[in-house]
Amino acid sequence: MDSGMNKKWGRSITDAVKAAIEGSATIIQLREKDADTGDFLEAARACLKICRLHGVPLVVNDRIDIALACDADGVHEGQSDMPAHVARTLLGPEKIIGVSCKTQQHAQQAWRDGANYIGCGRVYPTNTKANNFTIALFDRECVTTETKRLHTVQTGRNEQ
Ligand SMILES: Cc1ncc(COP(=O)(O)OP(=O)(O)O)c(N)n1
Ligand SMILES: Cc1ncsc1CCOP(=O)(O)O
Repeated sequence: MDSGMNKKWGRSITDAVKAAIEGSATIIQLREKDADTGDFLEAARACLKICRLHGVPLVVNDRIDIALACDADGVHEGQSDMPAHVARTLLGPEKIIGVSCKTQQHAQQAWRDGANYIGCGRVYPTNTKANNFTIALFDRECVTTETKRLHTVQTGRNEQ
């Protein structure tokens, strides 16, 4: 979920979260790429309120400080973000930690570091992140079957 993207579509981030939950989402990630810290925190608090009402966990992309500030359920970190073992130390044993992985080595390291899930992709193009190469479905299977643990897969968006 991203406030800027949803604004373009004429809806608020909270409406988007409600719609996702009505559509059976079982976990929500708040991924604000351009928001100021104060706006990000405000969005996180608003989304968390809805998520808590429905018993759906909310993870914050990249920003451990935001996750700690609003007591979100966890974070999602990329390969060049906060290492998962440091995130685990900061967040404690109960929070959810997801890690973006494109190779078996990434995945094995993520599990060693205490990740709860890996995000393996992207499989289709997206324009929400530059310099992020696409991996084939076959590669994704290699990463995820090797590690036999919980993973997500990304479909990609291509918004104009
Ligand atoms: C579930 C999930 N998987 C992968 C990503 C991508 O994370 P990252 O590579 O760190 O890129 P940004 O999202 O930070 O642009 C993700 N966010 N969620
Ligand atoms: C950068 C990235 N890589 C895999 S998922 C993801 C986050 C957002 O993907 P999308 O733009 O498809 O919502």
